[in-house]
Amino acid sequence: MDKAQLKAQVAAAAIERVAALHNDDLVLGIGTGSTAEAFIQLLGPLRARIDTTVSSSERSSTLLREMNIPVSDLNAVGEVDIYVDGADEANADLQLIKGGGAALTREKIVAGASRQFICIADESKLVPTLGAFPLPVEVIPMARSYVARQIVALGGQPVWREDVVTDNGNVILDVFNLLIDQPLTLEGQLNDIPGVVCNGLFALRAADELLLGTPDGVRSLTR
Ligand SMILES: O=C[C@H](O)[C@H](O)[C@H](O)COP(=O)(O)O
Repeated sequence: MDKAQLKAQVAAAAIERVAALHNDDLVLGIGTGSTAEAFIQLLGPLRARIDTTVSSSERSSTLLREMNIPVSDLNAVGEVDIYVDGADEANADLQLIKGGGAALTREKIVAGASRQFICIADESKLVPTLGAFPLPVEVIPMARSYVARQIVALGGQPVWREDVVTDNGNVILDVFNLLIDQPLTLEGQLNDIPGVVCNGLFALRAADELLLGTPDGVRSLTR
């Protein structure tokens, strides 16, 4: 099975989770990236049960609108019933690294506003310790060099993702060579640096369920 098939498989499993919810006025949180897009592609049959969606990127919003699925501002809805999104890395505690597609800030906001967060990924994303994938940090542009120096002091090697401006008008530093054995602590330390808008560690708001696509079928990990 190739990665696209594994992603389609977990996307279908996430659709089953959404279909099993009892309400018919669903408010869905929609993630960003290739796995989230596999999920969006399968939403058509559920359209009648969806009151609205809240999306974590302009790209996902466009895809949803193309399918005639409504997209709302988070401020216009209450709590989100369920959030479905991919990840760049996950550990067995369902803590994640996200932001490879630069959508981390809106993703963390929607995840925080959601009753349930289901993370979907192919099995290669599950790692014993987070940090092989460079950790994305969204930064206010004027603070880029200052924040980079503070990250070096924490032991990381930040690299400016020069070709990217986030949906919020900010820049991304990808931090290499961090062995993240204390995700909660590091998430807080990075947030405490003035100029950091958000970092891609999802430890405070980890996933509630991780669905992993494997050649033997979908594996589910829960907290
Ligand atoms: O900013 C992007 C997101 O965090 C994505 O969910 C993450 O990069 C995973 O993307 P993909 O499903 O394409 O591997």
